[in-house]
Amino acid sequence: MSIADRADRSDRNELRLALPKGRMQDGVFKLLADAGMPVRVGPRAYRPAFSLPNVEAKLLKPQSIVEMLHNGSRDVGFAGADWVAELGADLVELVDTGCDPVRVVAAAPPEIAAKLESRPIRVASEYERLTAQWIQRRGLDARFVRSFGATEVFPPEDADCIVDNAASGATLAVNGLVVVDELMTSTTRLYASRAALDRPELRTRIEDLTLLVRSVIEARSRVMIELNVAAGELEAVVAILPCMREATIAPLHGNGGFSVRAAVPRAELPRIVPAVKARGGTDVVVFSPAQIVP
Ligand SMILES: Nc1ncnc2c1ncn2[C@@H]1O[C@H](COP(=O)(O)OP(=O)(O)OP(=O)(O)O)[C@@H](O)[C@H]1O
Ligand SMILES: O=P(O)(O)OC[C@H]1O[C@H](OP(=O)(O)OP(=O)(O)O)[C@H](O)[C@@H]1O
Repeated sequence: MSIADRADRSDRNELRLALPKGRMQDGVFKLLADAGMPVRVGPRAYRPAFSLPNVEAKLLKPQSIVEMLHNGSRDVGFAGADWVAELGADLVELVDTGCDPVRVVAAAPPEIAAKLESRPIRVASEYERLTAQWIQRRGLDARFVRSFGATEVFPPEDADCIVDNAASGATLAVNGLVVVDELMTSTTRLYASRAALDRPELRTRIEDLTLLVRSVIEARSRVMIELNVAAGELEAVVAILPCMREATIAPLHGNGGFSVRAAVPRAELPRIVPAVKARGGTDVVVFSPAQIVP
């Protein structure tokens, strides 16, 4: 197909998927592979092979993905919530993957942080809109200084204060900055363009993709626990299992006991396993599911 033919066509039925190039890439590729949709990409090649038919995938910087979804030239894609807010994009959020969590913060050297309101300041950031909103909310007398990375090194000579993202907070600390305000939190999310959702043939495929991605996120938050228990202790053990619906119970061959199986929240395992033992459960096996579709 020629480049001209690839331009936007209202009759197309291929799904245009945008995959993030850069720090989000590994997490998103792992998520898709776990959902049974491996992505294959060659070195320096930005059009990866995607395992679903009739999907045209491109590898793009997340900021470009947000703009393309907003304009409708891409149908569905992964990006950070921070850039959706920064670009004021009108997108539909489909799944919060919880991957790559960051805080967008205002930060300054401690001596400046204590008196931000008391003088005109310069605020350096890559996030122009979020910074302008913060300046207005705080009623600061401030001038915006555009940065293109390495923002933490601007103060005190080239800016008084910064707005940037922080994950571990190490870069802020090493550069002697303290957090003044938290503007928002952000994670990697799956978004759709409104135009694509208005087209029934694309909408169904976007819903299917969403279901598969969600199933992996759900599966990561749970584990399967399987155990054996005598008839007399069965109710006491089942009562402490926080299942999706009800535990599956099957009689053991010959001895009157039962096998119990349930998908429980992973975070509750440290409470559940000792409690199961204390109530007479034995032969406890815990394993991870690959996908869960409620
Ligand atoms: N530790 C982190 N530092 C910076 N951005 C992060 C971090 N963790 C997650 N992100 C998110 O990654 C997205 C930006 O991805 P990108 O690959 O462009 O990162 P980058 O470090 O800014 O890349 P580059 O410096 O190569 O332009 C943003 O949505 C941001 O919130
Ligand atoms: O809180 P931390 O764990 O230290 O991570 C946050 C830092 O990492 C990123 O910088 P990056 O390395 O991408 O360089 P950049 O500033 O040039 O984008 C981001 O812009 C912050 O500076």
